[in-house]
Formats: sequence, structure tokens, C-alpha cells
Amino acid sequence: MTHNVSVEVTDGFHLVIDALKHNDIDTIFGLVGIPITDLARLAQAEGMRFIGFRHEQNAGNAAAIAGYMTKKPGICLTVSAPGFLNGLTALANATTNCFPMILISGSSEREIVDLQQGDYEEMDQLNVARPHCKAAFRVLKAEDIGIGIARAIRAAVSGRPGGVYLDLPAQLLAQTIEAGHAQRSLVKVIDAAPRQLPAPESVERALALLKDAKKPLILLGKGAAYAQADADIRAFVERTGIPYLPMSMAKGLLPDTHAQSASAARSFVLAEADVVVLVGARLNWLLAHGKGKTWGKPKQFVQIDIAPTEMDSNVAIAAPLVGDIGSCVGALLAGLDGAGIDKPDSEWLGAIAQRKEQNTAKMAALLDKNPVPMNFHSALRSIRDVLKEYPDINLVNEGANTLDFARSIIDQYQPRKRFDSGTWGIMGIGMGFAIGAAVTSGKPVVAVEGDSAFGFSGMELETICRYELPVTTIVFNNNGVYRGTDVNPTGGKDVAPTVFVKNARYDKMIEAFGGIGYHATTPEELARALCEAIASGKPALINAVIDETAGTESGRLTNLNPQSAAKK
Ligand SMILES: Cc1ncc(Cn2c(C)c(CCOP(=O)(O)OP(=O)(O)O)sc2=O)c(N)n1
Ligand SMILES: Nc1ncnc2c1ncn2[C@@H]1O[C@H](COP(=O)(O)OP(=O)(O)O)[C@@H](O)[C@H]1O
Repeated sequence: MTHNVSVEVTDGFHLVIDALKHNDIDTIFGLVGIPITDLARLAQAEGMRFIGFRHEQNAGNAAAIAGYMTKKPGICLTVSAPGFLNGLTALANATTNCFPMILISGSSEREIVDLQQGDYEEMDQLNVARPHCKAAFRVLKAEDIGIGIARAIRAAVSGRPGGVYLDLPAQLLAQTIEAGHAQRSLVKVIDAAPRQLPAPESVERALALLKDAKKPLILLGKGAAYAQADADIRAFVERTGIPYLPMSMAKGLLPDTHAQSASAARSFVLAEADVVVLVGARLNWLLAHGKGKTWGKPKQFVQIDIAPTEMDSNVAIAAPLVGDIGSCVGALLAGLDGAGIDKPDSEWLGAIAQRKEQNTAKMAALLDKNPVPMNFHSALRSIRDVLKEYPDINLVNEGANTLDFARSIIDQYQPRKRFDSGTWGIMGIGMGFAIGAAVTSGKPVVAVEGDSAFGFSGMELETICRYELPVTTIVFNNNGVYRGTDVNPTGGKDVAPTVFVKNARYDKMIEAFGGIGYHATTPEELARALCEAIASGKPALINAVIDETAGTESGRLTNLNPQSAAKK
């Protein structure tokens, strides 16, 4: 007599969800379609948040900024081939910026891809992804899903954080597996980003360099913000008395109004300093590669970074301090008293104070003007004065002039509150970062967007309205890319390559989705609209009319434009 013993089974869909939840991941950003629509439905049914986007790049950007804010990898879920490719830009940008995220994409079966038999949305995604991310894995058996997710998590957050690709062929999700075996296959990642302590001799070498410094400078990068070692970083700055410069996403580690901030004397301190301590900041193009006229006199660098190969990337590093920023700064603090390091020369500090005073006065003169129509400075003064009252608000910022001027005009008071175009200078992060920050923090977001930059992700206004997120988008509308005044030299009917529809009303876009639209032509109208929008806690967009002649080509990057024929 046969006994039918019912065996409880589960499947790949459930195992992916269980593996993510087993590692305390509760949110997925993505865009549904074959073969992952049911995975999204199931994730929601099992209590995870699934935030559905209108374009996968924006979902990926949301996942990336969630990773930067939490030190847990943000998850982006896409369909195969075109959906995967749309997400790949965000994965590559996350890797370039050291933001931990995992791009999970459905894919075609290996046997079809490897024979190039022309499947629906066929692509060898694993190999396409590899050059653009930290690590890439494919899972073929349901019992390996637990390991696959665990490997992806550890790869994303350990060492230098970055993007990881996880390839899940369609049939894997439908595979069934005995429930007990499935449960046992799950892996809880232990100590995913272990502390990496600096060698004692490297700490001593760094302290010795600081002891001999006459004009020291500390440079804080977004790695320092990401490390969440805020108290020790502040203590290191304040106990040494060394002036500091925050890179854009490191603003707020100490309040921008801090007495030791040298931001208003940036050019002066970069050129004059003799010892520079880099804390989670790379000497890449954003810092003129550590050489040339920006850096003036010869320098000696102390560099704190978790990536050993970052040392000497552009110039020789006299005191490499390899380890996680928390451990490295902690070790420096512990050694400070015994190192006999004096406070910086009053002459050095006095020279900085004088330069700060001069430059602050120059900026104040620019900010005090009230031209009609508004320019970047008068609009940003208005925003600065409102946001001063909201020190914990999240600020997203992109554009050319809009990015450059906002970076120096809008003060930050808390760490990890400013999210911008980062290391690549990429446009299009705006709405994705805004959604990621709002969902992750549960707090209001203000996105200050150039009108061209906004255009890359503007359709996500519908997503913001659909999830009723407290995001206020301010579009700096100057009728074009950089400015709105170029003309077609042929006199033909096509407008110039950089020009948009004149006097567009972006505020009408958000009204189409039930959000609140404002139209502001003066700093007073802009301030009033911004206060009202933040107080409402609802999705809002302010169309800020900016003088179309006010911008400069590529903002402060004008010099990166090759000499074009048109200029000869
Ligand atoms: C993905 C992508 N495409 C194009 C660019 C080139 N680019 C573009 C298109 C910018 C937009 C500048 O226009 P805007 O209206 O956003 O800003 P301003 O009006 O503030 O200058 S800034 C910049 O570097 C880019 N950085 N990234
Ligand atoms: N927890 C960490 N500990 C040490 N270094 C880190 C940590 N997280 C990121 N980093 C490093 O911080 C650096 C960030 O540099 P970068 O992105 O150029 O900053 P910024 O653009 O603000 O100057 C990267 O080299 C990265 O390896």
C-alpha cells in the first residue's frame, strides 16, 4: 500500500524574497515586466515595499542612494535586456561613487543565450554587466539563491562599496524546492563590512607628518560621510584645530557655518596648504588630480581610504592610511595627545580668515542683488534662507550652473543630507535620488534641478505623486541647457542644440498627477512657495523662472569643452 506523504515545497520566487528579508532588506526599487512581475507582487504580499518606477535608471538611482544612506545595499529589480541596460547606468554610477547597490535582473536561459537562439529580450547580461560593477553573479539552481544573495550583499558593502549585478534566469524563479531544504539554504550575512584597522606604523607616519606641518588642511570626501563616523571625524577636526574643506556630498559632516570650514577660501587653502589629509576623498578630476596650478606649492598628502590601490593614483602619497575611515580616524585620535601636535600657526589661520572674509563679502554682494528675472544667485539665496529653518531636510541637486552655485550657496547642517551628480557629474539622478531619499528617510526632500537635468527623470513626478512622497522639486527654468539664448546660425527653423521651449511651465506637469504646482518669478514668490510646499508634506514642483542669459556653458567645467570649430 503506497502512502502519499505530502511534501511542502517552495519556489525561486519565494526564496529570493526570503533571502532578502533574511538579511533585513525591506525595500525594492524597480519596474515590472516579464519575468519579474510576480516577484514584485510577491515581495509586496510578503510585506516588503516595492516602489515601481517609470524608467529603470531612476529605480537604480533610488537604490544607490538608499545604499549610501544606510550602508545596506539598495535593491533594484528589472526585466531582462532593455530593462537591465536601463538599470546598468545607475549600477555603473553607483560603482563609480562607491554606493552599495544590487541590480537584480531577470534573464534568458543560458542554453538559449549561449547558442544565441534569439530569445525574447535575449542578452548575455552577466558579461555586459561585469566591466561596470564591483562583482556579478548568476544563480541557476533554487538552492543557490541564498548564497547568491549573500554574496551580492557582501560584495556590495565590503571594502570599497559599489554596485553588484545578480542575474536570475526566468526558469530559476519557477523552480520548486523542498521547503525545509530551502530554509536551510538561506544565508544571513555576518559582518558584511568588517572594520579594517590601519597598521600602527601608518598611523605614526601620518601623525609625524602632521606634527611638522605649518599649513595643514583636512579634506573630507563622501567616503567620510558614508562611513558614519561623524563624531570621531568632528573630534579629529576640532581637536587638531586644522581647517577643513568638505567635498559636495561631505557637506554637513560639520555644519557649513563651522568656524574651521575653509570652503569660502577653497582656492587659497588648496594652493597654500603644505600637508593635506584626504579623508575618503579621491584626487580625481574634482580635485584637479592633486597637481597643477590648483595645488600651487608642493604638498605632502596623508590619505585615508579603504582601497589600498587608491594610494598614489594621481600623486605620491607620503602617508597612506589604509582602512575603514572610522578605524583610521579613531586611531589618529588615540595617538594625537602622544604625538605632540600643536594647533596650526595663527598666521595660517589668520590668512584663511582674511581670505574667507574677502570672498564672503564678494558673494554677499552677488546674493544681495535682485535682478528681474531672477538669476541663479537670487533664487539660491531665497532657497538657502528657507532651508536654514529645515536643517534635517534632504537636498538633491543637479545641473551645471544650478549644481555649481547651489553647492557653495546652500549650507548643509547634517551629514548625508546632500545628494548630487557626484564623481561622474552625471545628469539624471534627480528624481531617483529624491524618491530613494524620501522612501529611506521618511523625511522631506527638496530637489534643486537645472531644467535640462530635470528632463532626464521628470516622468518620475508621477511616481512621487503615486506614493505621495514629500518631495518638492524646484526647476531652474532658463529655457535650455546651461542657458536659453543660443541661436541656429543658419537661420533655419530648428532651434539651437541647447535651447528648449521658451517659458515652459513645468509646474503644470505635476498637476497632471495630482501634485501641487507653483510658478515663481521672484525670490519672494519662490520662498513662499517652498515654505508652503515643505509644510504641506505633499509632492510639489516650483517652476522658478531664471534669466535665460544668466548661465555659462557647462558651468564651472567650461574649460573641459574641447575648442569647437564653431568658435573659430
Ligand atoms: C547623462 C548626461 N548627459 C549629458 C550630460 C552633459 N551635461 C548636461 C546635459 C547638463 C545640463 C545643464 O543644463 P541644466 O539646465 O540642467 O543646468 P543649468 O541651467 O543650471 O546650467 S550639465 C552636463 O554635464 C551629463 N553630464 N550627463
Ligand atoms: N567606509 C570607508 N572607509 C574608508 N574609505 C572609504 C569608505 N567608504 C568609501 N571610502 C572611500 O572613499 C572614497 C570616496 O572618494 P570620492 O568618491 O572621490 O569622494 P569625493 O567625491 O567626495 O571627494 C573612495 O576612494 C572610497 O574607496
